[in-house]
Amino acid sequence: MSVYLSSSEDYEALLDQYDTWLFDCDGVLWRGDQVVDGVVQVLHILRKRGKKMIFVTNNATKSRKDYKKKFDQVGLEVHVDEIYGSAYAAAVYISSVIKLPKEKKVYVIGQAGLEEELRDEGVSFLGGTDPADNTLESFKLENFTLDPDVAAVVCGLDTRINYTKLSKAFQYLTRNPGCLFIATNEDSTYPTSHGTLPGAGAVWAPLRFALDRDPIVTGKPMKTMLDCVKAKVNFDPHKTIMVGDRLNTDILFGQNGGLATLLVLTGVTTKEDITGPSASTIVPKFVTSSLGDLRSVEKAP
Ligand SMILES: O=C(O)[C@H](O)[C@H](O)COP(=O)(O)O
Repeated sequence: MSVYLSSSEDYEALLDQYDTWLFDCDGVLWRGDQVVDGVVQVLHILRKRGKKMIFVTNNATKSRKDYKKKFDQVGLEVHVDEIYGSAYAAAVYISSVIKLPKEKKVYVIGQAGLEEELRDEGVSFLGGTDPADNTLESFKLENFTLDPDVAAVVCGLDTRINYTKLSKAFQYLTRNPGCLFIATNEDSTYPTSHGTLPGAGAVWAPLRFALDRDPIVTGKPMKTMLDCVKAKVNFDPHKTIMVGDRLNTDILFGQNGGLATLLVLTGVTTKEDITGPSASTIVPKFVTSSLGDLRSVEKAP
C-alpha cells in the first residue's frame, strides 16, 4: 500500500530519511521544455541540504552533454556528471558489457544524442541521422548492400522513424549471424508540454513484431542503467529514493535496485492507474501530486 504525501511534515520526513535522490526527467522535472511548477525551488532546497542528486532519463534523443545544456536552459542547477541517459547506458553496455570488437559496428535507429554517446564510447555505427536513412522514399531491397560488420542494432526514440530504417534493421537482425537487438528503453509513451506522444517502445515495436523477438533493453527498469550510476557514484540504497512518473520503468527501476520509490502524478501515470480495480501491481512506496510540492518545507512558518 502506498503512502500518500501532501503536508510539509510529510516532505520534511522524506528529506530527513533519504540523502540520495534519483530523478526521472520527462514527466517529473518537465514536460517537453516546460519545467514543472516548483521544481527549480525543490532542487535548490535539496542542493542546499547537501543531498546527492542523480538524473536518470530513458530519453535517448539527447546525450548527457545535451541534457546539461537543457538543464542550464530551464534554470536547473545540475552537473553533467549527475546525468545518466539511456543513450549512455546503451553505449556503455555495447562497449563494456558485450565488449563489441573494434572492427564491428552497430546500426542505429535513433538521433544525434545516441550517436554522440556511441562515438564517445568508441563504438562505430551507421544509420541514425545519415540522410540516406532519413528518407520517405520506398525502400528497395535490391539496392541495399548488407554491411557484414554490423553486429548489433540499437534502437532509441527516433522522431524521424521510417520504413527504410526498419527495413535495414530487419536485414541486419535476420541476415547477420548473431546480430544483437538492443533497445535503449521500452517506454510506450512520453509526456510533452502539449500532450502525450508515442515513445521509444512504440518506435521499435514493428521490429519486435516482424522478428517475433524481444530486444535487450538497457534503460529503466533494467539493471544496466543503475550499474552505470553505481560505476561512478557511491550511494546507500537504503537511504536512496527514485522519483518517477511511470510505474513500469521508473518505479520498477527503483524497486529492482532496492531503492525507495516516489511516484509523482505530473507525467504519464494518473491516480486511477494506482487505485481501484485495475490498479497496477507495481506499487510505489510513496505517492505525491508533484515534485514541486516539496517546496512547502520552506514555506512552513
Ligand atoms: O523514449 C521515450 O519514450 C521517452 O524519451 C522517455 O519516455 C522519456 O524518458 P524519461 O525521462 O521519462 O525517463
